[in-house]
Amino acid sequence: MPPKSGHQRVKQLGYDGDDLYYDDDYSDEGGGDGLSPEDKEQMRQGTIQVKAALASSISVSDAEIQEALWHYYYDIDKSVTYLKSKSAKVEEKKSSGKLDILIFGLKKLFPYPIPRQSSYKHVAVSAAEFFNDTPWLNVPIHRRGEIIVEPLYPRGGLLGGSSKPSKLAALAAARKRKQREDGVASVPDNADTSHDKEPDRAVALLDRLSLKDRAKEKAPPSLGSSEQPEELSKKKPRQTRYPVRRKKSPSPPPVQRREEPSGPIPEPSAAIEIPDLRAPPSTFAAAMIGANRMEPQPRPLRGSMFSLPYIHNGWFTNANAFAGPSPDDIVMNAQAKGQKSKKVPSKQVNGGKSTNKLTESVSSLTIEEAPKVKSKNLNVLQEFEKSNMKKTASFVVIGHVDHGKSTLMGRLLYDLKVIDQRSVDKLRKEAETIGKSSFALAWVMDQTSEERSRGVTVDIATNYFETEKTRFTILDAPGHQDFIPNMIAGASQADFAVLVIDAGTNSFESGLKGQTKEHALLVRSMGVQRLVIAVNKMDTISWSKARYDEISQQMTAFLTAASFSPKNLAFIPCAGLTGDNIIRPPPDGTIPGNWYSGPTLVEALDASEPAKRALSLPLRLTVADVFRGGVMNPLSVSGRLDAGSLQVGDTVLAMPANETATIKGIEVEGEPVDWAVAGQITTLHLADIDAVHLRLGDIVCSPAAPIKNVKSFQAKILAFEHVVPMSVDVFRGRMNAPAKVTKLVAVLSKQSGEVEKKRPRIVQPGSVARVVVEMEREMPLDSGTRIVLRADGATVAAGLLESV
Ligand SMILES: Nc1nc2c(ncn2[C@@H]2O[C@H](COP(=O)(O)OP(=O)(O)OP(=O)(O)O)[C@@H](O)[C@H]2O)c(=O)[nH]1
Repeated sequence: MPPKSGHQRVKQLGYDGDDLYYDDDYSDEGGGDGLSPEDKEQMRQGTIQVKAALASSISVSDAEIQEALWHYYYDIDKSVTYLKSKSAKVEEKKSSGKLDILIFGLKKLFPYPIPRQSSYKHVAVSAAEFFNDTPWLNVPIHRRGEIIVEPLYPRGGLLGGSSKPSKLAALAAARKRKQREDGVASVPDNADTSHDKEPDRAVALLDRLSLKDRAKEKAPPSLGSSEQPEELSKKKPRQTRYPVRRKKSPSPPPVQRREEPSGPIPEPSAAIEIPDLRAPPSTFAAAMIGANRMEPQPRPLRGSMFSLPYIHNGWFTNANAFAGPSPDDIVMNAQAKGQKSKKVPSKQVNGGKSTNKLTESVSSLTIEEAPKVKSKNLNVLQEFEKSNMKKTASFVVIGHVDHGKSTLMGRLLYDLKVIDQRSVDKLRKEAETIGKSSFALAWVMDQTSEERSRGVTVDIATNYFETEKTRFTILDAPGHQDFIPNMIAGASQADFAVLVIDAGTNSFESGLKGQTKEHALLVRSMGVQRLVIAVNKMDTISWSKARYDEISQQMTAFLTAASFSPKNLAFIPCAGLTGDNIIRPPPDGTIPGNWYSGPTLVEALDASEPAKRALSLPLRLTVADVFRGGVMNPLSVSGRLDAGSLQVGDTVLAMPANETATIKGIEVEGEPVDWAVAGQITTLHLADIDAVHLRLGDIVCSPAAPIKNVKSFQAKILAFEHVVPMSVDVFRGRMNAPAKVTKLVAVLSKQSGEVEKKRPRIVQPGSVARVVVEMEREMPLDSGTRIVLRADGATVAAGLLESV
């Protein structure tokens, strides 16, 4: 029977399949013994002859004989030689108590006792088990593996090899012959002398020569020598159905391998000069390991061993590359030191005992501070009085979506020649190309592409114009309910409001249910007292007096109910699209029966009394925008100066970040100025502050009288919807923060403000109440600040902070 395949044998050992080394030397092509009748006959006769040759000198099974015959192509002599030497070796091992163990060619590296499970020489070992206690990069020398480069062509052995002896073998044979002739003690020959054929001895000698250190070990003869009968080698390939060998033989020939000395590994002999071909460590490796470790190290102990670089030196395990500061750390530490002790001469930094030149030189580097912005130290209030400045006023334009706010303001600016004909013609053309020609004037205010393509104002648009008496700032607010927060931001900067109402059929009514009502209530809650009501699109109702009267009456009733004083309400009929009654009365014949002879819109605006300026109060500027004001002004903010005054060179405090900044420059209405006072919408160019410390809605204040960051407050509110303890968003200017109404303190009288009911469970819409609000994060708030409470996209209430 031919030998079993490696697979079968491994299975017999009963190891875990994952851990096994599968000897994949065979492929079973055909199964069974697969011998042709001629093979069978040859095998039968060969077996008989080998048995006869061996006689009873050794005990071998038929299977072993047949295996040998198979590998030696039925060569009787070689088979006999092989079987004898095999038997002799097994006997020798038995007597010395050793078992030849083969583990992936890693002989002597396996530290554990290997069970004698069978007489097979291959023992499968788990790689995980083998490396179990092996630390990374610190493999003990006795555990290190080696890669043995096998010759490209098989050595002499069962595989056969060359059909004639190599030159070396022939030389060895000749030398041996000479030694015998000279009577010199020959190298012990393990081969059976009964088959003392010259070529066999030569090959055996060759084996010993190639394994010098095995001389003492009585190596088995190299079986299957390169010597093969010519006729056998010329045999046509067999059509075998035996397992076909692929690479190497598992058995019976022993795999040639390097023997390791069992004791400590000897140092290479000094007499043998072996050139060190290793490249020196790279710069990186040198940096990691340390320059002082760069002296020549002993070369690896075994020249044929491939191992990790530097591992022999123990550098990696001993060197702690990160123990000291990195070059970057050295520089940064030095810079930090240098900053902390800017005024200290560099000599004193190290107490004159500089140990690190790099540290010293870096710490001595100081960056000259840019010259501070010079303040003119003006008395701003005196300057303001002296300036005889035209009165200024800002108004927010509010009203339901599409009621004509932007168009009205565009027309106003156009008629006042703030924008020229050419610009308007250009806008008309552009609007026509996208089929929105009626929006051309609105585009004077709506300048973003989104606003223009959608025909809807999104954010507050600011513009300026002046009349004989007043300089006005327009804050055009979006009418859409989605942009109420932006409207709130605009309203927080306004002295009064212009409420635009579409007089068209049903438009007024739908607006009264929508943002006409909400906007009016919001601005009132935010402190706006005066309203100019522009009853717009009068052209669409042919200037109907009845309709105008109807709208005026309803609105007066509603607004007075919302705490507006009738004397602060002015109704102006107009048509923004045609420009009638904006800056001049409509042409004759426009108004049927000339029933209106009152002021134009601009006259009504001019008649408004500006709110008192809080000049003497501490500085407060609500940031409505943060932007890059140009090459020289990398950080600028704009917003209404609610209180106080400021000038170039002042130091201000940004809250809630609590960071100071220097005012480099001031602009009012696009013009650079030296100072600004309360009531003006101002741009500040700032220095000495990082942009991360400034956000929309922040407060710029005086470091001497800073605003407080607060987390909870009590407020007097007007309820737009039912108010209960609930989650809300608190809006103040551009700022908003999530919060909770935690306590309903009382319901108050609308007229007197006295407590009507303590601790109500609910506040009805339209009622005035006192509530406690707690925020998730701190916001800079003063008593008297106007706030709005919104929830789920709707305004719940608006009011005034009573205490913080
Ligand atoms: N007939 C007529 N149409 C007008 C008048 N004023 C505005 N419109 C039209 O009404 C539409 C909306 O005008 P906008 O000025 O965009 O309205 P708005 O209130 O600013 O809209 P939002 O800002 O988005 O709330 C445009 O088609 C205008 O041409 C007017 O006096 N007469």
